[in-house]
Amino acid sequence: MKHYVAVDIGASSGRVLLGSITAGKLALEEIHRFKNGFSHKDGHDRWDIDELMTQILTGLTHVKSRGIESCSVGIDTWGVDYVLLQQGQKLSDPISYRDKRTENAIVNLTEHCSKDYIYQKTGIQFLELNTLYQLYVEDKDVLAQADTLLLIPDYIGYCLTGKAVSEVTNSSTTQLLNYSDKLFDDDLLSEIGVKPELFAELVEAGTVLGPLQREQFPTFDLPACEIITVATHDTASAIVGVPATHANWSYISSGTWSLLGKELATPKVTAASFAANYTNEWGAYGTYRFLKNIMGLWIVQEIARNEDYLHSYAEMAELANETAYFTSVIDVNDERFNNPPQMIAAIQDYCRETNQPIPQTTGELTNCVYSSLALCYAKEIKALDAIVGEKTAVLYIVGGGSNVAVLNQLTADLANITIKTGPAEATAIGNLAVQMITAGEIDNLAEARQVIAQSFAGETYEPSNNANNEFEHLLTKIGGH
Ligand SMILES: Nc1ncnc2c1ncn2[C@@H]1O[C@H](COP(=O)(O)OP(=O)(O)OP(=O)(O)O)[C@@H](O)[C@H]1O
Ligand SMILES: C[C@H](O)[C@H](O)[C@@H](O)C(=O)CO
Ligand SMILES: [Mg+2]
Repeated sequence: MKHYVAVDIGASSGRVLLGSITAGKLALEEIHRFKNGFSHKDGHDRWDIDELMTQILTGLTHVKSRGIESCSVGIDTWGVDYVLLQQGQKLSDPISYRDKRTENAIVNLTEHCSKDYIYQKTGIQFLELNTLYQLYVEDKDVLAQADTLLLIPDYIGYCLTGKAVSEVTNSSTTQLLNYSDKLFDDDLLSEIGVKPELFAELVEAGTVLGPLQREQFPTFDLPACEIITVATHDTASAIVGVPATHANWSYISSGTWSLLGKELATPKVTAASFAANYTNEWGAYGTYRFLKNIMGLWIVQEIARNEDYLHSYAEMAELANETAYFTSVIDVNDERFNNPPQMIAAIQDYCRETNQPIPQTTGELTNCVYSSLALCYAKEIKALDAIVGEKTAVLYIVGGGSNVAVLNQLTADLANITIKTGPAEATAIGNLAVQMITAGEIDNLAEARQVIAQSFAGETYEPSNNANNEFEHLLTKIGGH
């Protein structure tokens, strides 16, 4: 039996999962899980990339301790963030996309490089966290020292194999890829003063990167690993992992972020998509991820952090049920929720400013976030269908957020749509699926989704009889948009 290992590192947590396929069924075992997060260091919010490497290698030693001498390995992580290297060594720990350094970066860059110009080249949504704006404000001395720029999963792959590449799905999150030329856009790089030669060659998801150089890690008892460059943007892997077997389907990859969108065969770069700030991130196998970033469960994560993790997420969901939903709602995409010093205070200030009841308890706060996410999802599904010109028949929700039953039901009610949920670990499963396609154990993406659908049971949510028809009224509470 061939063994496959998915390393999936999200903004809030990382996991190492062992997978195999037998008689068309995918077996999955969690081998290692660890927390992720950024901390303030040397003037910026930074990720501890060395700690992440240690956790990955620890997970691989656990694989070896199960008697597995050889396996395939794929790495996926969050997007946009990067490591700058000089002669193969990182110059510093990577700065988080939530760092304040990109505040006003879009306004400043687009004074001499219009949004329309950028969107027509890239088809990518305007978020200040995108690599384009991070590099625009990057320390020029540091940039001058660097000879290589690698996005996080490509950097990890480089540390493991010595091979540097730029995998396309994650590279597209930079807002530096030209979707017509299929290359990093030299005009945009010139606008921000960045050398094109910093970037490694672009490769498609499913490319064999090379063998793990075990001799580089003598203190770890590691299996022989073949590293595969999977769909290294975690969201791209999550979409591979959606068990879609219906026509006219859309998805929400629900975790730290909620990524709501559709899989398209060609990019949709139109006046409507531009006005609605929808993106065309590249997907696996020549697909496009036409989606929009929604702030997501980051807000719940920050409530938990503000309360010193007094409750588990499951307990927070239970407590939320003790309050009537839609008592108070926020515009989850209001930039004040991007990285406030205190999320609870930010939520309460918003409700005060909009003359709504002010949530105080853990349950009331969590309830407000779930109510607000459901409202945003319902609004964006309508916008997505209008832009694409096709009504979504089934909405698949995957990721950790798919565990929140009440959020699934509220969304089904408000959007008046059938929802199918799971797998919660769709990202890791999509990571494994690409490895299995590369190995020839699965033929293609469509077959992968069939295997996933028959391997992992999910739930179905239909709009309830008392479907909440307050949609329009609720929108007015957040300024009607
Ligand atoms: N049983 C549960 N009950 C309630 N909420 C849950 C449950 N399980 C997961 N969650 C929610 O899912 C979120 C984590 O989702 P997920 O594990 O997909 O995120 P991640 O992979 O760590 O981060 P990223 O979105 O950056 O990939 C948590 O923040 C929490 O709000
Ligand atoms: C902020 C970025 O868009 C980020 O990559 C997001 O897409 C993500 O990684 C979701 O897990
Ligand atoms: Mg994730």
